[in-house]
Amino acid sequence: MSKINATILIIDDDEDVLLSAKLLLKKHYLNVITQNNPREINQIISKQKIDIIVLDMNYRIGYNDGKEGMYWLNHILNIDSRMIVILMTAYGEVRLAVNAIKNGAFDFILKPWSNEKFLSTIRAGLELKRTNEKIDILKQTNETLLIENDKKFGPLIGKSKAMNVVMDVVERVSVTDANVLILGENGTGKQHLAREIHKRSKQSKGPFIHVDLGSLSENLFESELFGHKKGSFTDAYEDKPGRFEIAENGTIFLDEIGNLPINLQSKLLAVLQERKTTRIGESIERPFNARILFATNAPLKQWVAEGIFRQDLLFRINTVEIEIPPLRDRPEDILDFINHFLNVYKTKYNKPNLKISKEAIQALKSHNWPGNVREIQHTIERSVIMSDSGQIMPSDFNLTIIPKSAKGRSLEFDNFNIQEVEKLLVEKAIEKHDGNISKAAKELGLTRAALYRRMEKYDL
Ligand SMILES: Nc1ncnc2c1ncn2[C@@H]1O[C@H](COP(=O)(O)OP(=O)(O)OP(=O)(O)O)[C@@H](O)[C@H]1O
Repeated sequence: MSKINATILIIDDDEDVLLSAKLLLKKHYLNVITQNNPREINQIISKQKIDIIVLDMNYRIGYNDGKEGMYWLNHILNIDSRMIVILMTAYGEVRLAVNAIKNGAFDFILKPWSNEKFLSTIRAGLELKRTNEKIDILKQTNETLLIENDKKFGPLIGKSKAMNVVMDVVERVSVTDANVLILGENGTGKQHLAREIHKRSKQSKGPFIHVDLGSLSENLFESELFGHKKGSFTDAYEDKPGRFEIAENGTIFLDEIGNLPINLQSKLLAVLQERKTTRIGESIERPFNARILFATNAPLKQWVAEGIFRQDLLFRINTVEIEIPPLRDRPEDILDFINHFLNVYKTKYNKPNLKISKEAIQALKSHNWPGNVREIQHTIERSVIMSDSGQIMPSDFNLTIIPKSAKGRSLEFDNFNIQEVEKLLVEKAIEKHDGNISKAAKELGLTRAALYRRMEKYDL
């Protein structure tokens, strides 16, 4: 039988007790240390990792009030509050031993002991020790991941008037427990904003759990959100907590809430009202304590009118509504996004000296960003990767530029102001060539750089 890799320290002033305990434990565990003087505890603990301490309650001959044992128990727990301490005590001192457990001991063994009971107590103590170690590692991993994740999302950029209005609401609502529904087109930053609310909330130390209802298949919704019991359906190989449970003391962000099937909408409504969830296959109700945020780009109010989305659920989730404007409606933010993402990707791809040309900035400013912030982020990332000169040029982008003002306007004019006519010609040429700057420049008889200069001049 191979021995278990664990270190057990036995402390007793009776050498016979030490010897027989050591002989017994040595058969099962790799390291068994004995010590007859509890004053050596500090020395031993500081030199090696001890898994379990078996501690006698009385040391001076003639004393059996257990005070010394209690003293050394407290002493050990002061050094390491998670140490597994098992007390050894004579039959008459059981009350004392029970008291010691209240003070943090793991269990006690009666002297003279039964070998079986001694071994099973040690085994149970070691199991707890290993579980605690795993929990510590998981906690550490979790904290690291949370920090990494926060870094990934970085600061919230945007000082435009429209974003100031948004941030004003964020500031007011973050510190409350109100349900918040975040609206906006794809890529406007709904998840980013939800994380910002979480960061500023009372739950900021807890987890931020993102559930993308748009990417879950219909038969997984319920089990993902509320969890399941082992065996409750074919693929339920083990007990699994739902996302509401995992978000305990943090925030749960239900993204693409419009995708929730109608039968689960009533279930979610009940969960929000009762603040309790029930795992599939169980009847136990589990209360949860998490801030809930929602987001969608679906026209929920219209869906309510069409009977696709429950009105009572909409009323529950939109205590406060925040609409993030599309990027084309806040062009003042574009330059900040350019600088921000440029810094991020220059660092990521190790190109600290990379610059961006004026023409390239102008090209980015002229685009109307149907994919919003995500599109500008990817455009800049791509250009940083692709650029092999020291400067990003418009040709490093793959943009189709359609000036907002050109659409639908005819080339006729009754105004002969040369600048206005030139602006209209430039807009029309770009529109004609579907945003292809090279072709538009050729048609206008200009170089690409000259066309970009004009676009900048006319703020196109
Ligand atoms: N104000 C902002 N400041 C910094 N980065 C932002 C901002 N808004 C969005 N982003 C970034 O843009 C990308 C898209 O944002 P996010 O995923 O939050 O958008 P979304 O509206 O939730 O998208 P979808 O509707 O597709 O789920 C992310 O990488 C995000 O970090």
